[in-house]
Amino acid sequence: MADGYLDRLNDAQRAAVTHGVAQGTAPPAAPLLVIAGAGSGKTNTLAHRVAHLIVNGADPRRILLMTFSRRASAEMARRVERICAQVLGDRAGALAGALGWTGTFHGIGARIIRAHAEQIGMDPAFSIHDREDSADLMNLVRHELGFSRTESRFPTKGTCLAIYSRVVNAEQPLADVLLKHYPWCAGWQEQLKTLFGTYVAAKQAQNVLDYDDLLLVWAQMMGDPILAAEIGGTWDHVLVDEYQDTNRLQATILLGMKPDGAGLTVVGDDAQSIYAFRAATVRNILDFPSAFPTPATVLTLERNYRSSQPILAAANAVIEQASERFTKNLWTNRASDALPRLVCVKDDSDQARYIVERVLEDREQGTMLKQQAVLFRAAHHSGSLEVELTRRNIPFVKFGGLKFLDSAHVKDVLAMLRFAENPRDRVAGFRVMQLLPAVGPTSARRVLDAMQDAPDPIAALMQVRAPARAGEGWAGFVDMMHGLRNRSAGWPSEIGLIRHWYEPHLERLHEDATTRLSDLRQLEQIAGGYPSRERFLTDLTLDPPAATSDQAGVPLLDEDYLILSTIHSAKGQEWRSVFVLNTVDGCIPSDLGTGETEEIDEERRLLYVAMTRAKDSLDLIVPQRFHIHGQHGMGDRHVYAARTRFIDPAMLSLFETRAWPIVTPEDAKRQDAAKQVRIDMAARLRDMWG
Ligand SMILES: Nc1ncnc2c1ncn2[C@@H]1O[C@H](COP(=O)(O)OP(=O)(O)OP(=O)(O)O)[C@@H](O)[C@H]1O
Repeated sequence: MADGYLDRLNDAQRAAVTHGVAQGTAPPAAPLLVIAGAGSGKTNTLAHRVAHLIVNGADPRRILLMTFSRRASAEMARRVERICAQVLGDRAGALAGALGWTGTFHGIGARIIRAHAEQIGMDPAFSIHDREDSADLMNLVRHELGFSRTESRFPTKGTCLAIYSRVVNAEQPLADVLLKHYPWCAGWQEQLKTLFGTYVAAKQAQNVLDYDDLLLVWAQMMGDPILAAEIGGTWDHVLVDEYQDTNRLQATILLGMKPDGAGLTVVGDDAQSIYAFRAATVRNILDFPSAFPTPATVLTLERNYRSSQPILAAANAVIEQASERFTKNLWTNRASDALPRLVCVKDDSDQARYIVERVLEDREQGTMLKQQAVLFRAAHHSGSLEVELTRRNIPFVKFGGLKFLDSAHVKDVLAMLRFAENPRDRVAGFRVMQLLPAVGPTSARRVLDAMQDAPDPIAALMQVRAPARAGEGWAGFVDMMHGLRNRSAGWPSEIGLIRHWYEPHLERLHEDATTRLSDLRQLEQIAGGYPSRERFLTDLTLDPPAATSDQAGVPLLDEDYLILSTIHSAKGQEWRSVFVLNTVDGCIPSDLGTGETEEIDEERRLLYVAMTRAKDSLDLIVPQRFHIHGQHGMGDRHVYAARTRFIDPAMLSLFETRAWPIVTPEDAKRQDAAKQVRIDMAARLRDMWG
């Protein structure tokens, strides 16, 4: 057998890949933790490990591979197949597509819950609510309980959902979560408890699960020894990527499935843990080695293949100040003279101009736009830059922040599909019915009530009295729902059916109907890639496509465009040049009221993640003043900012510090001359009449 693929790995990578594999067999081995520093080939190593297991006889159908995003799992599956094909040649054909258990925790959770629904008294046809739907349902319940009418302000729907989600994901009592993370809501503990109880009952009545349920139900199943053994026994090998960004519930699931750790591999980098706001805990990775009867093997990947030495040195200096971490000394042999730059600019507009100038310069020198990225802490930080790029005709794609699927018209069509899939889903029904003119919340509620308890909700919809003044539109709507429910048009043509019905409403509701219609055509195209309505809805709800671009539409894939991304969405990626916006206190770290060590450390890791995306060139930009977000219209409030506290004066020698624009002697002379001008304006104006 050709083992050549192992030669491409370094010693530590090879040890991780071959752990527990011996003499052509790959039995479930002792648990393995791979601590992989930034750019140390984590993805590569994990893909090789899966391939190596398969090549040595592991059954690909009995391998579970969980990644942070669907994109990452698709990429991983492709790599595994490629390596297997190299090694096995013709014999690899039989393996194509056999690696069936790859996906995110939430996606795999949905599959497992559907498959075992009957054993846990659930209806397998449940629909899944995304965060916004969940907040809407929380709001409905909040109104029904009368909490929105309380004298002092009850927490908003978003805060309620965030509290609920943290209690579930962090496996912590409500009182503790309130005390630690939401002290200003602590007075509402009893009401919140009632609210959450009613919210859960509403989800059950409507047969919907929210994101958190996908983990919660799975974790609860793992509490039953028979189910845990049955489900855990589905796989010989369970591999988890980005383990630093999992939460308590995910660790409970994993340990429930494999209590002795046999066959378990987790890979992660504690220095890159950036999802604590979603209750991820770096403790999972720190505690993993001692979680089993036999301690896990720990291997560390310390060689960085991505960044030049000066960039790595600066990033290492930033992370060295974190309070708790596995010790790693990342090194590289990619020598370079170019230090990362700290660039001082006057304000947001100069920041944008500097970047455009540099991006164009780099392109002149052969770095395509696609190999350059601008990263920022919060999606709204890129506003000025987007304006400048549009003005200068530089195409870009933005990741993070508002998504294609968040736009109202796309949500309308998806709600229609969801309502057809599960007619008890009140949030979807509520949205869809109110698209009709003259149907308001009261009539929508009446219709939904009639459907709620009927054995066949669509039959009930067809019989219910039409809302007053809904006119002919109502009959058209009912017909369409009936057709969708019977699947008469077939998948994915039914999206066309909906579009046809929706078009007149779209034109009535939105001025820019034409642009929106093209989005819907795009949605139809995306839908064509999914085998069924149910799979389409599940996958899209769990992991929506991330890119949005300016109004010109997403550039074609073979075109060249600049990448704009939040740091969170830049995880796992790399570019030749990276620019980081607003490297100032107040942005990184973001304005944190409490400034607790844990939160500050997470912000430090964010900067570290941003810096370690760069291969050859890194610019951290420090505007001296920046606009305050959340002002009305074109508000001009700004604050004076200081360089981020994560780069202290002792580290400055690792950077090239420069100011921009560069002031030439002539400019300076002109500015000085301007300062000398003294006019007695009052006298001059008086003299006009003298
Ligand atoms: N053994 C190797 N020899 C040469 N190059 C390698 C090797 N392993 C990885 N690389 C290269 O190193 C770079 C980083 O790899 P990869 O993206 O897998 O890192 P990572 O550990 O997932 O990074 P991060 O955690 O920072 O996102 C890639 O360009 C990859 O091709």
